[in-house]
Amino acid sequence: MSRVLHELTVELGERSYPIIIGQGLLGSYDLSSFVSGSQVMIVTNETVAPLYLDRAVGCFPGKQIDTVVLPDGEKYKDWQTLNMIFDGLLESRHTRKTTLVALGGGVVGDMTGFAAACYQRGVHFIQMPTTLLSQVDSSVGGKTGINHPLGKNMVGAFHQPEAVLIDTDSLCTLPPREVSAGLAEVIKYGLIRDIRFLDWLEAEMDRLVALDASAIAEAIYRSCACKAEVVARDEREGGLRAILNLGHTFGHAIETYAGYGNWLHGEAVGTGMIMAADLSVREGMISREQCDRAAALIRRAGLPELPPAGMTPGDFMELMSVDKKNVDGELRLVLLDGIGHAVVTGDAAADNLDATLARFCRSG
Ligand SMILES: NC(=O)c1ccc[n+]([C@@H]2O[C@H](COP(=O)([O-])OP(=O)(O)OC[C@H]3O[C@@H](n4cnc5c(N)ncnc54)[C@H](O)[C@@H]3O)[C@@H](O)[C@H]2O)c1
Ligand SMILES: O=C(O)C(=O)C[C@@H](O)[C@H](O)[C@H](O)COP(=O)(O)O
Ligand SMILES: [Zn+2]
Repeated sequence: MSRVLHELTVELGERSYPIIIGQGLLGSYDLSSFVSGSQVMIVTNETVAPLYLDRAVGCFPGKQIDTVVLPDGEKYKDWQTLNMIFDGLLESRHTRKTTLVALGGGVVGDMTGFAAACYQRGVHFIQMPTTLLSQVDSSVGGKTGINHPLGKNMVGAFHQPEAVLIDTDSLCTLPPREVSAGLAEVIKYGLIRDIRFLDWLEAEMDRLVALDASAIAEAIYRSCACKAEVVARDEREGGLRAILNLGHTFGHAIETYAGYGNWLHGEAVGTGMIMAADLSVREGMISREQCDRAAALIRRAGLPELPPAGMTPGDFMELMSVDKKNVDGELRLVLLDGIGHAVVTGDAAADNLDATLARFCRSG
């Protein structure tokens, strides 16, 4: 049975688009009105294709559909794999009127969106996210791109989708570790902008970890609503949008250090948010009890609390020095000045940052 549970709009003037959340939508929800011409290229990966590709095709009745199946993994979010999308588009003679469809998690979504931003100087694309993380975060907002060995998401473009179709049923095949990773970004919204959502997450965390259908649909809806509102106010991260980066300065350093894919993005963000909360305490912005409250929720979601063994303060400082938020060599961090409120600052005292890094970096 298919049913739409929630519908939201990302308000960006003539580039506004819907986020449609429901059950049984893959295969039954007709997206052909979001396709500009007759051609559709579905980009997915070798894990998701056998699970959901046939159903996704059913969303585009009457269209010419081609597919590109990428290798699976964060380590493939690179130039070489991106080129597979361009090869497929050109081999099947896709024109400027084509629409790309990202069917998969955030890796497929980020790469497909970037390919859409570049192909013939820009074509339309649709997001069909199938992981919790991509349903609550990466499919919304138009950040697209690939990794570089020296830094996460270092090459990319802002390019908004035409629509986001979220079928919560697809989560039933998701491994538990990926559920936890998605919950990191869910908790992020509570910490940065929505104390009532955080209260709710504390009450519902056990149901969320167990993928209870109604709790998960509610979490996805409230997460997308928060992100849509932030993106509508600051599409290109001139200011406010940077709060969506809570935990990411530390987290991206962890992902790069560990080798892309060894730590999941959400795992690194979970640890990074605890580190950011600890630094916020040292900066006198929140109490130690508030920090512990955030850490306890992140722990309950099944996420790691400490960075990889062997990662040193020096490793963090070197990897964080290339963060995209930095200005003129100044490290800028997202910190909490309350539970449910975040700020971006370049003013954190060096000795406080050193103390946080020393606390979290274990030797050996
Ligand atoms: N653009 C943004 O705003 C934004 C936001 C957050 C994260 N990201 C990026 O997203 C990526 C992480 O996304 P992710 O966590 O979805 O990881 P992912 O795309 O690697 O997917 C995780 C794993 O789940 C598999 N999978 C996908 N759907 C499945 C399903 N329904 N059932 C079973 N397996 C399934 C994938 O094949 C993969 O092995 C990172 O590269 C991160 O930088 C981007
Ligand atoms: O959409 C945003 O803005 C975010 O920061 C969301 C993050 O969860 C996401 O990981 C994003 O890709 C990070 O962006 P980056 O600019 O730090 O690469
Ligand atoms: Zn993220």
